[in-house]
Amino acid sequence: MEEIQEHFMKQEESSGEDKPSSPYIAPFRSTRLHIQRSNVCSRAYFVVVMVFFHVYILNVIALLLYVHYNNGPGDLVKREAASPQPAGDSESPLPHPAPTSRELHVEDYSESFSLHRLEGIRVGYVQQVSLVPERTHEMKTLSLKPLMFEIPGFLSEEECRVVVQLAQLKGLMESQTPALSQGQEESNQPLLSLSTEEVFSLLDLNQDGLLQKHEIVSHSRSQDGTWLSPNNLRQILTSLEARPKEMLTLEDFRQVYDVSQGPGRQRSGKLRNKFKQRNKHTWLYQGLGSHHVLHTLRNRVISLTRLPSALVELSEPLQVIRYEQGDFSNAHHDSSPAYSETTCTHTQLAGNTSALTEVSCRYVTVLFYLSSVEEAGETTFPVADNRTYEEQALVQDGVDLTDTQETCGRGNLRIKPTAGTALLWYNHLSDGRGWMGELDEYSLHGDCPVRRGVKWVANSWVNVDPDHQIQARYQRLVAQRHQSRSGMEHDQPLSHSELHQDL
Ligand SMILES: O=C(O)CCC(=O)C(=O)O
Ligand SMILES: [Fe+2]
Repeated sequence: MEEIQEHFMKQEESSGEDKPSSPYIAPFRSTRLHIQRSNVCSRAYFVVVMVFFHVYILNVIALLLYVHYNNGPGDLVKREAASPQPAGDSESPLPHPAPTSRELHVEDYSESFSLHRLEGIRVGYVQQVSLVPERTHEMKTLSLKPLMFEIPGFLSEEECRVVVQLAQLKGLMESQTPALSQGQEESNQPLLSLSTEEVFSLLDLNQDGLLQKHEIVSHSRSQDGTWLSPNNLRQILTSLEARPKEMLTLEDFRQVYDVSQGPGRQRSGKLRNKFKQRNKHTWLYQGLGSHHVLHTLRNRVISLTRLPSALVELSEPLQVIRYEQGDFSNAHHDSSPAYSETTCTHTQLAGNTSALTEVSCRYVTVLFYLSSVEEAGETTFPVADNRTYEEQALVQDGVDLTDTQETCGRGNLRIKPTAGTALLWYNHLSDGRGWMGELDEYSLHGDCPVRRGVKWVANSWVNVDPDHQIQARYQRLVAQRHQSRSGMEHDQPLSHSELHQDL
């Protein structure tokens, strides 16, 4: 560059001297100069253009990355076009229930969606919600961890009566899950009366004294009566995978199995109660052709949660539970953490077929109190709004807070059943991108034993798969089946058993 400039300046000087004496040379020199100037200019121009070009390319890449990471795999989940107003605005009641005339919102199934989340603002905050025409309900924030609300008068007296009668008509079945017998020393298997050695031997299919992965998972598929919870199974598999040959000896198995039995079970050294829960329950289908009260309640849940109607419509039926005197259920989570080994029961048609175990995936619980209880029978949230949560904290001075028969009075938050009131809580956190995130450990809850009277409740769960692609695939599958059926039989609804395999 310097050379060019030097040369250019020399040319300029000499052209200045020669100009008067040699008029014929001037045009030639001038042409040379012109060529050199234009070379320099075009290089500079080229550099500038290249810089702009690179900046432009970088901008485009940055923009694409931004769009990708903000929307996730955007073809499946898109934020709702008309985003609902925050429920925290007490001046803006929620919209009226979704249309009741046409059941199964087929068009919704193939649409994208995101999950609305109500705002708690602060404990004790009351907001107005519009669930039925011509009146509003008050919705009070009960806790932020988990995010939970109470809505008095969600059901009328008459509606409570109808749901109880429909459950009686259908018939209730025992839902007791046996734990160890009273007086039996607590050991390492809360739900099995088998020793660790017996479990090991039963799992060791080829009897080579070593457990391989396929042997461990061979008994873990069923949801009820499974010998391990998904969490326990995961702990054992993690330990197995950490070993060089991916096999567990009896001693290895003993170490990991004995500590995998959850809080309060080994550490408390207490005797366990006879049952994890004792009550009776039934399921009531809420779709097309169901009793209008059940149908209306489901639409009210759509209005309250502001979740896509398709999600609510494809969720489990209403579970109605009856607790008689002395009945209870120990503290539990209604939903499950998502692991690579698990698949959601509700989407298993579209889910991971190689998953080892099925779990309930319930984003929201809406619990209806269908009766008031004369004495006790509260719903308890032992760790609600604790500042920190540690599983070990559930065992205090040898007292297990998950054991509601023994420790109901110690729960952080207890709700007295009042007929017509609904509780809504989120079993999962948000993933920050509009979808369901991790299990909220603070949603742990149970039921204190009923001392006097009868307690009737109903659970309306909204099922969501943590993998939104699976959820979307499942909904598409349902839509296709529905469309092909309605092509054959005009507007015949799909029966629930065709959509779900969970009953
Ligand atoms: O009965 C209650 O208070 C709550 C019921 C419950 O937690 C359940 O059924 O999962
Ligand atoms: Fe529950």
